Amino acid sequence: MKTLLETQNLCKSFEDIKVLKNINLKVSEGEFIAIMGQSGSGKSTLLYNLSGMDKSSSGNVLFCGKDISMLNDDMMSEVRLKQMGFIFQNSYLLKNLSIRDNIVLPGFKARKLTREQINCNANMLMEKTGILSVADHDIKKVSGGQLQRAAICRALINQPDILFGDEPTGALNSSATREIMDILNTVNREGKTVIIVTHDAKVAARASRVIYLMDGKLHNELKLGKWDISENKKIYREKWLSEWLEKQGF
Ligand SMILES: Nc1ncnc2c1ncn2[C@@H]1O[C@H](COP(=O)(O)OP(=O)(O)OP(=O)(O)O)[C@@H](O)[C@H]1O
Repeated sequence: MKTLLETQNLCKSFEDIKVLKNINLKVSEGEFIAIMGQSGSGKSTLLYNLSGMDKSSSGNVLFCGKDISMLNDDMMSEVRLKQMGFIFQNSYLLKNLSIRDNIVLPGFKARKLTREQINCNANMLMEKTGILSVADHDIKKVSGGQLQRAAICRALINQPDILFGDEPTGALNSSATREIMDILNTVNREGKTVIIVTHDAKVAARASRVIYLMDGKLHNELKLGKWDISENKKIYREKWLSEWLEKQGF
């Protein structure tokens, strides 16, 4: 598989505190990566550096073969808008807009697709994620799970190459977590590369690879393979990952 994202000796410091230390990571197209590690190990900082939301202190980040650490803020914003999708613990939808308007807005901003393509893509995404019936609702009148589904639709509206999630299920109950993860697994099965940060071993078990950060370093990784397996194997895989995480000191 082609490499989509790569870091070369990525380091990040905040003043004199070294948070990321010589991270060398290759992400292939179609992978689903879960970044794990103890609190403060640098997971979110790594995600923000991989996605150009933050700039490295040294080292390189190559995305689609281009060094994005060299881009100025405007160029990086353009890459993020057109080629990357983001979801966070909170959906950050705009309060005075409907679900549908929130989803199509980045589409019109990017001017990557025609109006028809944006509307068609929005309807297709809302149908797939089960929120078409609340498309024209005020965002205050839907559940947390529905808001997060809308955030996923918004992140995918410009047909990005990669989807990043920082604790995308962190604010959800267990059934909403399963539903959101089912959607992310489907999106990944259809070919989208996904990278998330999570504290939840059950969530991470759905990734194809888990990378474990310790004290800002890439400490270890576990290849799990695709999530399309039988229910019995899923339970075994969750157990396998939990035991592996325990060995890492999680
Ligand atoms: N903007 C910032 N300025 C100063 N220090 C920061 C900044 N962002 C992160 N840090 C520090 O970097 C370290 C790693 O933070 P980061 O949020 O990446 O960890 P994390 O593994 O995601 O933690 P958690 O699981 O608690 O969310 C922490 O010590 C944090 O205080």
